Order: sequence, then C-alpha cells, then structure tokens
Amino acid sequence: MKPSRRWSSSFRYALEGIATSLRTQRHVRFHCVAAVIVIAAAIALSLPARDVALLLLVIALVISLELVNTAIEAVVDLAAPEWHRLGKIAKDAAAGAVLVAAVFALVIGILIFYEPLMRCLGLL
Ligand SMILES: Nc1ncnc2c1ncn2[C@@H]1O[C@H](COP(=O)(O)OP(=O)(O)OP(=O)(O)O)[C@@H](O)[C@H]1O
Repeated sequence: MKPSRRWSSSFRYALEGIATSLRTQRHVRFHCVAAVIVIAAAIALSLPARDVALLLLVIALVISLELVNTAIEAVVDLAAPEWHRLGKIAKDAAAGAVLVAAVFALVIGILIFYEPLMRCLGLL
C-alpha cells in the first residue's frame, strides 16, 4: 500500500471515530455545541487573537479528552461487560479527566469573557 493511501485511511478512521463519538455520546455533542457558541461569542466580541488562541486550546483539550473517554468506555465494555473493579477505575478516571479539563476551561472562559462582555453590556 502506498504511504499516501495509508495516511488518507488513517485520517478517514479518525473522522469515523469523531463521528461515532458525536453520534453516541451526548456529552461530546454538548461540548461541541458549547465550543461553537464560545467561538461565535469570541468573534462577536472581537476578542484579541491571543485570547481566541487560548479558547481554541482549551476547547481542543476538552473535546480530545471526551474522545479518549469514549475510547476508554468502549474498551472497558469490550473487556469487562460485567461490573469489574478495574473497569470502574478506568471509566471513572477517564470521566474525571474530562471533568478537570471542563472546569478549568470554564474558569478560563470566565476570565477571558468577563471584561469584554461587561463592556458590551455597558456595565463597565
Ligand atoms: N464494566 C464496568 N465495571 C465497573 N463499573 C462500571 C462498568 N461500566 C460502568 N461502570 C460504572 O458506571 C459509570 C457510568 O458508566 P457508563 O458506561 O454509563 O458511563 P458514561 O458513558 O459516562 O455515561 P453516559 O452514557 O451518561 O455518558 C462508570 O463511571 C463506572 O463507575
């Protein structure tokens, strides 16, 4: 197989992974909708490029961890369809990773949006 073909296959499988996560995981859908709203608000408020870059970084972190969480859930369900202590540790830790990223993303979002939003609303 030619290298370029392998590369395009890998890219297609990665897109399939994203599409499957979007289809099956409501939290992934929620975070993607939130990301679109945050990006639209950043553009509407003409935030500086550095702030937009930081927002894009935390969005990528949260959505990437959601995808890893989906992968871990699938592997646990495959390896341990019945309840297993290690399955619980794996799923809970993966969910915890998403939670940590989401909470810090929220804090970063508040720090970045607070002043421009208050100015826009005439409260500053
Ligand atoms: N095979 C298992 N062994 C042990 N505990 C499990 C197992 N499957 C699920 N659990 C426990 O149930 C919790 C929820 O599991 P589930 O697979 O429903 O996660 P979820 O997909 O995050 O939920 P949601 O579908 O709402 O996103 C896990 O965090 C874990 O504590």
